Amino acid sequence: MHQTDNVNVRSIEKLVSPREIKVEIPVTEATQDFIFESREQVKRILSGEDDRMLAVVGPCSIHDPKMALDYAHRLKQVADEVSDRLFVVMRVYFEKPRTTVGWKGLINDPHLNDTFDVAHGFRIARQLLVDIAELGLPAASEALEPITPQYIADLISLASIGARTTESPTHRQMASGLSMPVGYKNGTDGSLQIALDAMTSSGSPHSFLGIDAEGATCVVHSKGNPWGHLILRGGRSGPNYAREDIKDAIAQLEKANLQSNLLVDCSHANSNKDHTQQRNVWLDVLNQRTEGNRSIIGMMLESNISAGNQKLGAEPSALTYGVSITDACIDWDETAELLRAAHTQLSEAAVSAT
Ligand SMILES: O=C[C@H](O)[C@H](O)COP(=O)(O)O
Ligand SMILES: C=C(OP(=O)(O)O)C(=O)O
Repeated sequence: MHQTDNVNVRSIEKLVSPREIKVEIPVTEATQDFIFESREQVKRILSGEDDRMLAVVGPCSIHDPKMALDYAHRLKQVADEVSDRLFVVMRVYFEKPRTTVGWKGLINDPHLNDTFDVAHGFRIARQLLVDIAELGLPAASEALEPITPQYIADLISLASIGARTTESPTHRQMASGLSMPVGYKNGTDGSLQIALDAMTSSGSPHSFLGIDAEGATCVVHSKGNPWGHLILRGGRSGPNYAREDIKDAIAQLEKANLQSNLLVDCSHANSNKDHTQQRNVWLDVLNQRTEGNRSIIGMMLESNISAGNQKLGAEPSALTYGVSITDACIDWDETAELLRAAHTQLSEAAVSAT
């Protein structure tokens, strides 16, 4: 008799349940209130009630929790300095959608050595999110594996669906049930339509497969997430942050009867994956905003302690501290400089508007 199932599966391991992980790494009421309030602030920016800009800033991926916390301490200081004009949310990205193959992030492979200790990955991801929240810094993350939110989403204030998954019905369904605002990247080919469709889809209720707090498979019935927004990240056709691109994106949002606000990712195809170009995108988009384009509600930077990136080799202990192992990032000093420059420019624009 021929085996007809699990033909290409090497093995299946049981995983600790979301409830067990949450009992091990609990959240205080004060932290829960902080996450709730951070999400409310993001919503107020999205609805135009709060005229600050969102600045989603941080590493391309987290591979060393100590380094991430070091970064968070630095960011918190500048976030407080600029808080009257910018609402800073740290990129705390644990799941990487690869173009083909490669390290898939801290949850999937926390020891960085293909041992795929996912239970440990959830533990350190959750602990790091608690630590960052206790510092008073809201966290943003990409929602990739549909199972993951059960373990960590209570600690996340802003989510994104990446360029490689915005068209995926599974991700749209998941987003429809997420508790925080969700941004949808345009496709890797530059197409906005898939992100607009994602916003329409995930704004609606869905019934789909998921897991409950015990890890049992179940049917999830979502309400729909009304806080979807577009993230322009450029595409194979080139960057899409220029004035005419943003005008066109707003026209497309309006035509689709969607809220006409968007965030610009200064990295990825908008910087041609050259981290030194991120500052040009940041400053250009900032000019567009201060010239009066209120549809631009935020910007995203890929930033780390030190600039550039490095290859993850066979010896993770040989990695250089503070440097990305996925996309190249700008360094901390440049990040602080760009945040302060935005603060100055937004403050001046506010004064001249009165
Ligand atoms: O932001 C990260 C990367 O751009 C994304 O995960 C794709 O990476 P890759 O093309 O190196 O696989
Ligand atoms: C993977 C990312 O971006 P994109 O989906 O735009 O490639 C990211 O922001 O980490």
